[in-house]
Amino acid sequence: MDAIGVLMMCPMNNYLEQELDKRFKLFRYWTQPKQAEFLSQQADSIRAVVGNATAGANADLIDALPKLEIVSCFSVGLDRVDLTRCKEKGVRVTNTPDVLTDDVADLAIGLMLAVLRRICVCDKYVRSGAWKLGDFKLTTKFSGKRIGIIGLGRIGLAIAQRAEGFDCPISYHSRSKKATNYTYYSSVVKLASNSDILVIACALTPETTHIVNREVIDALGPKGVLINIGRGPHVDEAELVSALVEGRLGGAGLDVFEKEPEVPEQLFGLENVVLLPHVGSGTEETRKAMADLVLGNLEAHFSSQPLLTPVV
Ligand SMILES: O=CC(=O)O
Repeated sequence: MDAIGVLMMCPMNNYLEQELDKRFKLFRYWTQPKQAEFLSQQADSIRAVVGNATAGANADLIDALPKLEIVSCFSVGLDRVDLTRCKEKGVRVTNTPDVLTDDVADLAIGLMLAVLRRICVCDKYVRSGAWKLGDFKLTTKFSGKRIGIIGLGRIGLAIAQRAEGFDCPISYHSRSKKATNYTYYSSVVKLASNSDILVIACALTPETTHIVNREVIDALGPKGVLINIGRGPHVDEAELVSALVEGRLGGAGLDVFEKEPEVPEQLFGLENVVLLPHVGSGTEETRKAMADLVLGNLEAHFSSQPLLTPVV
C-alpha cells in the first residue's frame, strides 16, 4: 500500500516531524515555493493535515484537498481550523487537550507573579549592576489578590486551583454558570470591576474576539492587571496598548498577541508589562506528549480505531 500522505503546515516540533516522516509520506507545506501549485499536484495524495496555533486548515485548504480525512492539531486551540467546513466535508478533527493544561496554568501564575513583583525588571536590575547603587523599589503583593478568569474550562480551572494556593478569591465568566463555588459573573465588565487580575483562558471564537475591549480594560482600572494566555485577538490590542501607555491599566502579562510574532513596540519600554513569545505549552515534556497525541490520533484514524481526542 502507498504511504499515507500527511501535510504538515509549518515547523512545530522536531520529534513530531521525524516520527511523521517515519510513519507517513510527509509533505512540508512551508518548504513549498509555490503552494497553490503544490496543492493541486498533491491533491489526491494528501489524506491528513497537521496544523497548530499558527497554521491550521482554512476552508480554501480543505476545499483544495478532496482526499482529506483528518486534521490533527498540535494545539488545544482550534481557531486556525474551519470546523464548520470540516463537519460539512466529513473531515475529522483532533487537538491536544489535557496534556498541556499544567504548563499553561503554571505560566499564567508565573506571569501574575512576574508582573506584580516585577521579576523581569529585578533581574535586569541585578545584571546591570544597578543594585550596587541602591535597593530595588517596592512592588505589589500577589497572595490574596482577587482573580477573575474568563473561561473556566480545563485551563481556567487549573489556574483557579493554583491561585487558591495563594489565597486568592476566584471569580469567573463563561457562557454558563458551572458547578463550582467560585463566583460567577454573566458580564465580563462586572468580572473585571470585581477583580485585581483578569485572566483570559477561553477559546477564541467569533464571540470571544475582542472580549477584552476598552470598557473591560477601564473596569479593571489603573491598579488592575491583565493576563493573556489565550489568543491575541481576545484583546483589542490597540486599546490595551493605549491603556498601558496612558496608565489607565496597572499592568499586563502577555503570552499571545494579535499579529504575533509582531508585538507593539510601545510595550517594550514598560516596566509593568511582561511579554512572552507564545510559550504556554512550550516545555520538552509537554510538547512530546502533544506530539504523541497527534501521532496517536493519526494512527488510530488510519487503522479505523476510535480517535484519542476527537473534536469533530
Ligand atoms: O496555543 C497553544 C495551543 O492552543 O495549544
